[in-house]
Amino acid sequence: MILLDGKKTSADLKVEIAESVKKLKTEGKKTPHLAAILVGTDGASMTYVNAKVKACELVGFNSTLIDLPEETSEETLLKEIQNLNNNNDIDGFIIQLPLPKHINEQNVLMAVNPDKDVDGFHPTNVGKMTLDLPSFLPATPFGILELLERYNVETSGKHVVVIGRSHIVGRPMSILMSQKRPAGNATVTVAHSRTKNLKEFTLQADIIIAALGIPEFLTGDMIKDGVTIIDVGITRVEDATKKRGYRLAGDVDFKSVSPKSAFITPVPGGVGPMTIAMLLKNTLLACERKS
Ligand SMILES: Nc1nc(=O)c2c([nH]1)NC[C@@H]1CN(c3ccc(C(=O)N[C@@H](CCC(=O)O)C(=O)O)cc3)C=[N+]21
Repeated sequence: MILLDGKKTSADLKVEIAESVKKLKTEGKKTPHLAAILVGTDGASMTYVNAKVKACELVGFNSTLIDLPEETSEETLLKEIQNLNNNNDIDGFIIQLPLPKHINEQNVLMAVNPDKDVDGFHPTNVGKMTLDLPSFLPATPFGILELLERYNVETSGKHVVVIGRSHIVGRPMSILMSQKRPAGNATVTVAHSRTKNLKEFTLQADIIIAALGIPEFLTGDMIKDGVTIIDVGITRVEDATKKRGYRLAGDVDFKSVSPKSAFITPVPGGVGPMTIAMLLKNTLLACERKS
């Protein structure tokens, strides 16, 4: 069993990105600048956004955090987005999801200038991705492709079972891995909450992407020997023995699944850190595309 070490790989990527930033500076070009909008005070969202700001500092990017109260109206949020669209110093920005229930997510994502949409959530970027045109790839799927590539996991002709069909992970992952590209050329099955006899599919899978958001859902009896496992889940589960009062659980039961796996991502330290690294990568690309 080989661990797909997202913590180490993301650290390598950040070193590469920091070198590119230095090079931009010596060429007299601008420093990449990422902004993030956070609405509300959800604990996990605050952790992730702060991690993104910290990562920016590490690679030499400028960063701006726009903190808005939970009760912010959709109109106000749309105005903030226009400000970022019009601000020439901002190369890319993200709106941390999920948003409060009174705000229409689709309206908000559509308001982002696609050239600054480093999350890759705007329909223009989703369409370009689907057509295999240059775009911003959504950070989590992009990070998974990068991990598979850097560890030389064979995907061509393999059967990938994606569990989950979310717009930010499952759906784009299924599209990307079926495309003609590095870490692509796979035969892809998309499974979801209405799938019948899921185990019949997972038992056939060479690679499983677990992105359904149910802690420890995938168990050892559901997989064959030698499978590659990508665990996208990250749920805070109450645990009084931990100092924060919770532990982080993936969608995979690591204990029963890892002994049968050829490659597997841990949680934490797997897909999560890669997501942040690829957001930086997209911001660097956005900055370079401008100049
Ligand atoms: N517009 C938007 N873009 C996102 O990319 C986005 C989002 N909204 N909303 C929420 C999800 C989730 N997400 C994570 C990022 C980093 C870790 C991460 O670094 N996790 C650490 C542990 C962090 C901890 O201690 O909680 C790890 O897995 O090792 C996890 C999850 C980005 N998301």
